[in-house]
Amino acid sequence: MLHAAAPAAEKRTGFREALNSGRLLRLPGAFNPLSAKLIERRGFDGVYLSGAVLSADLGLPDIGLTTVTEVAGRAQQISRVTALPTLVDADTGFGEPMNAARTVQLLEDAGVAGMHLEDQVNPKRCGHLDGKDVVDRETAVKRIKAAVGARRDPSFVIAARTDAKAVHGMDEAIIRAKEFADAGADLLFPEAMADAADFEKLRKAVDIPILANMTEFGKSELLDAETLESAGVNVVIYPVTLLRLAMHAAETGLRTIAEEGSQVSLLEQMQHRRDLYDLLDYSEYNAFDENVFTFRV
Ligand SMILES: C[C@](O)(C(=O)O)[C@H](CC(=O)O)C(=O)O
Ligand SMILES: [Mg+2]
Repeated sequence: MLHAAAPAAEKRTGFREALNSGRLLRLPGAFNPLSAKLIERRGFDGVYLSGAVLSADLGLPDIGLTTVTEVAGRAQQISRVTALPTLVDADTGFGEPMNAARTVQLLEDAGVAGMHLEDQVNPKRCGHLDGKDVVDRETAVKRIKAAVGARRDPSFVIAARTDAKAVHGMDEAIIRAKEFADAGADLLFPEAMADAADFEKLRKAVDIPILANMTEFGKSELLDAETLESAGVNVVIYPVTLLRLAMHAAETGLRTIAEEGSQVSLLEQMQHRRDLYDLLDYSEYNAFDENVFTFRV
């Protein structure tokens, strides 16, 4: 009730341990705090806060327009309602390496378990689009080092994302992966991998845990959990899945209301008021005030 049961320190150490357990962790992307609560209820291992989702939520394309304050604000809103660890997309760190360092501290203060930092240039774009570009290797490593050095809680997870495969090829992605691991990254996020074989190549190259991005309509084959686990992947994110599903449902709903003049035929497809209140722990608020939950639904 009101807030998550677990404090940030516990979520971070738990996430770190789970990352090294050899078990595949599944992190769907939450499009708001309420959907983060649903992710927890459905038994997932963590919550992902996607830059693509946050920017879309604000009616913006994912090209680095969101500010660190907006991202940290949403990160805090999400992490405080769930006992699960939250992993945040920190894009390019919002500027120079020093900005990346400040981003780490703001996200630590937001109570999340970790963040990822990518090697794209500014303005960035979705990693599954053509025409993206990356900064040179030295600048990319500097970014990661700045982030690692800025952390006050050693359990806060810093993931290094490389977008290099699409720009310079797999060999460069592997070199960067190794250099990021040497620079202290806790987790590797190789972006826009084609298939399981790509993940296997990285698995051979580095010892740190690996994250797979199973975003839809992009450049990656949508691999199932078993395949990812046997390719040596440790975490999978489904960053935009819930938003895409919700927006499609909203579109269908709006069309139906417009065409049929009522929402009656949609009732079966809706989350019932009862289930919403259950997810919100409505009844528990009675512990404060017995007049809060005096009805039946
Ligand atoms: C993972 C990602 O960075 C995100 O912001 O969720 C995006 C996802 C997407 O746009 O589909 C990405 O660049 O892959
Ligand atoms: Mg992103």
